[in-house]
Amino acid sequence: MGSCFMSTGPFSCILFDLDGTLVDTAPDLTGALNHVLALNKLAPVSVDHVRDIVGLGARVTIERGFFHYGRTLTDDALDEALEQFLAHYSANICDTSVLYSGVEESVKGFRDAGLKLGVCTNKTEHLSVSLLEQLGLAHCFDTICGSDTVPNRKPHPDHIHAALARAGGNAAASIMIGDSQADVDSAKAAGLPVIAMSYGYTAVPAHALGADVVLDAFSDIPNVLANWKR
Ligand SMILES: O=C(O)COP(=O)(O)O
Ligand SMILES: [Mg+2]
Repeated sequence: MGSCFMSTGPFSCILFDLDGTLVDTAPDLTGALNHVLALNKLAPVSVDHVRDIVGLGARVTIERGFFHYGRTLTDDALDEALEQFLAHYSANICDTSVLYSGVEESVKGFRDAGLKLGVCTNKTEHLSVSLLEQLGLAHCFDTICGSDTVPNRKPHPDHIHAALARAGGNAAASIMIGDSQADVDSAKAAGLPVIAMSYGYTAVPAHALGADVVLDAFSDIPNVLANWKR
C-alpha cells in the first residue's frame, strides 16, 4: 500500500545507476585498479582520474587505466588484469564506499510510497548486490540489474528495458537517474526521461550529458519528480 506522504508526479518506477549516483565507490575502485597497476609495475592513479574513467564496467576502467600510461593490453592480458582487479575489489568492495548524502532517506521514501525501484548498473550483478547489502539498501530494490545480467549493457537501451521488466515498471511511467553518458544515452534510447547527478563520475561536465535535468543533491529528487512536467 503506497503512503500518501510523497508524491512522485507521473512516475511509478525509478531506475538508478549505482556507481557515482547511489554510492561513492571511486576510492575502492581506485584501490583495486592501483593493485592491478602495481602488479604491472605501474604507478598509482588518483581517485579523480578514476572518477573520469568509470561508467562502462570494470574491463573498460582497467583498459583506460593502462592507456593512461600509454599501454594497450591484449585481450588475454586484459582478462588476467580483470581477474586481479575483481579479486581485490570483491574483497574490499565496501572498505570506504558510502551512500551519497540523502540516498538512504529518499530511496526508503520512494519505497514506502509504493514505487517500483530498480538498479541498472555496469557493475556486475553479484558485486552490486554485495555492495548494496553491505550498505543496508539492497532490500529496497525490486531488481539489481548488473552488466552481466543482460546481453547488452548500458549505453544499450536493452539494459534499461530489462531492468524495467524485472522491476515491474512500465516505460511510460518511469525515469532513470544516473551520472554518466551511458546512463543518459541508454535512457533516452529507451524513451525514458533522465536526471543526471552532478557529483558523479563523468569526464565531461554533467550539464553536457544531455539529461533532462541536472541535480547537485540526491535529496532534491523527490521534489523534482513531484513537480515533473512532461
Ligand atoms: O562499474 C562501472 O564502470 C560503472 O557502474 P555504474 O553503471 O553503476 O556507474
Ligand atoms: Mg555511474
